[in-house]
Amino acid sequence: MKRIETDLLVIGGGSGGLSVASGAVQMGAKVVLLEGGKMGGDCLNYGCVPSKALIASGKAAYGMAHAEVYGVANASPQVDYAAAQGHVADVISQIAPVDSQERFEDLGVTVIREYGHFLSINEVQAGDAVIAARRIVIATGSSPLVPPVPGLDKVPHLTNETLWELRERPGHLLIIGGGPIGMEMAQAHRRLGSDVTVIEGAKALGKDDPEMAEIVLEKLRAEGIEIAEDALAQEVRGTEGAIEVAAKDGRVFHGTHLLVAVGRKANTDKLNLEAAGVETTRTGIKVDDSLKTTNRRIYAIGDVAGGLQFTHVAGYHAGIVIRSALFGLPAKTKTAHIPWATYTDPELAQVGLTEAEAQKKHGAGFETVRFHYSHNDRAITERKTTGLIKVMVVKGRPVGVSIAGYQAGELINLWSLVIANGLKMSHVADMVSPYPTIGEVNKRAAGAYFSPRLFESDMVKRVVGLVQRWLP
Ligand SMILES: Cc1cc2nc3c(=O)[nH]c(=O)nc-3n(C[C@H](O)[C@H](O)[C@H](O)COP(=O)(O)OP(=O)(O)OC[C@H]3O[C@@H](n4cnc5c(N)ncnc54)[C@H](O)[C@@H]3O)c2cc1C
Ligand SMILES: NC(=O)c1ccc[n+]([C@@H]2O[C@H](COP(=O)([O-])OP(=O)(O)OC[C@H]3O[C@@H](n4cnc5c(N)ncnc54)[C@H](O)[C@@H]3O)[C@@H](O)[C@H]2O)c1
Repeated sequence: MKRIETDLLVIGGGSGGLSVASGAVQMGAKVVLLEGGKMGGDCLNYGCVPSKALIASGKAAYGMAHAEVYGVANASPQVDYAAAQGHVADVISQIAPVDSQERFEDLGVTVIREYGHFLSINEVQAGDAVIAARRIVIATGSSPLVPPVPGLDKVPHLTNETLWELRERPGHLLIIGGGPIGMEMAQAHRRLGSDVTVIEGAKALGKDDPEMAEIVLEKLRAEGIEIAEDALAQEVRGTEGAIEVAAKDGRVFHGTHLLVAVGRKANTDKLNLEAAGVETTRTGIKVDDSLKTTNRRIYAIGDVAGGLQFTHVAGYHAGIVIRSALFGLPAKTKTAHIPWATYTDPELAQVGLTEAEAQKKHGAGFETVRFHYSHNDRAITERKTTGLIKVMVVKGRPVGVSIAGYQAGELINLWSLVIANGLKMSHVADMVSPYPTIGEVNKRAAGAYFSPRLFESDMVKRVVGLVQRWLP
């Protein structure tokens, strides 16, 4: 058995682990990285990247079939599903070098391609190596949750790990779960020519503001996606090509393929956490707000920490851990400025409190301002007028923003900056946006906050009247 002593051991080479490893090694720490699966983790290989690439294929097909409104004849897209999956694979291969073993070794990281498990409070075994580390970061991510629905173990089904291997377009794709994975893949497949039924146990896109989610769901339904809500999958039957999902209320859905997208399970099984004194919760590894586990020299970041499960959150966590583990500086996570976006068309994005959460937290002390995309000139030119931005404001400062519409995921960036830095609505109103941009909706939302204060105020009118009398 080989023994390695190091400053920092990172377990997991996905979004979080790679960010910690590259940051730490470039700041002079001795770093060992373990990766048992593919370098780049879920986001690159099975998550964000392939899903956004397939969405792009769907968008291209949809654009061809709906060009008439721009004065270009509609064309019936000849979809080659295998080629679309080939595009997905090619996109992954273009990004992969950034996350590769070679790149990390060039940076000076010792990369071991094995799964690790704890031997003690500061030792981990990976293959034939035992690594003793001053600090350890667990960044092992999450896996698709396959619920104990009777029949599911016998019926062939896809998850986000296997979907990208499919080369034949599903005739009728059943999707259990109407969260972001389910809805993004539903629209991509519908646009590529599959019939699609989403079977959702509660409400589709249920983690978002219902008014905003409805804007998206209405469009998805209009594109021909069947979205069955309050349909808890209770039994799965059939064989490849003829699958049935029975819901609790008696509805039965028929399709050719089944995708299971009902959430995530933290990857803790292989770690032997008991040996390190690291405790878990129902959703993942137990951490405090500085991401320390119940063993103070061990951190857990990203999906395995059981909070918000996004690549940018894993990256944010990496920054917190570097501050704490490398510089010994106090660093705590905050969530108020963490955005998320679902890349359906139209997109759905959120940062901070939703309207319902603001109501609960601030009662009468908050107000909501709204601006509709239908008043944005660029949205009109692009014929993307279905959309709404809502900003929840407390004493002149935004505490939450919800956007449903074209490029919502891009627009939310600004509001993360605003909330992260405690900026006010007046700062957003001061910004000058180039005309005509979709980004003007942000400024116009701020304008909607000030308009009644300026245009409906007797005081303002009196002051203007007075000044006008005295002005030469
Ligand atoms: C279909 C889908 C679409 C998504 N789309 C988006 C999106 O658009 N935007 C977004 O922000 N997020 C998205 N996500 C979420 C995003 O992929 C995750 O939040 C992110 O990958 C989490 O990063 P991580 O570092 O925590 O884990 P991962 O990236 O999963 O990395 C963990 C790594 O640890 C390795 N590992 C596990 N156990 C061990 C062990 N014992 N020893 C060594 N290695 C181990 C695994 O092999 C894996 O490579 C999506 C997820 C899915 C499933
Ligand atoms: N654009 C993005 O950033 C993006 C995209 C995809 C995934 N993700 C990440 O991946 C995570 C997982 O996504 P997800 O969509 O799998 O999970 P999710 O938890 O967001 O949604 C799962 C849905 O499945 C439903 N469900 C659970 N059991 C069911 C059953 N038996 N029958 C019917 N419905 C059932 C739930 O009610 C829920 O609405 C997300 O929370 C997010 O963090 C992000």
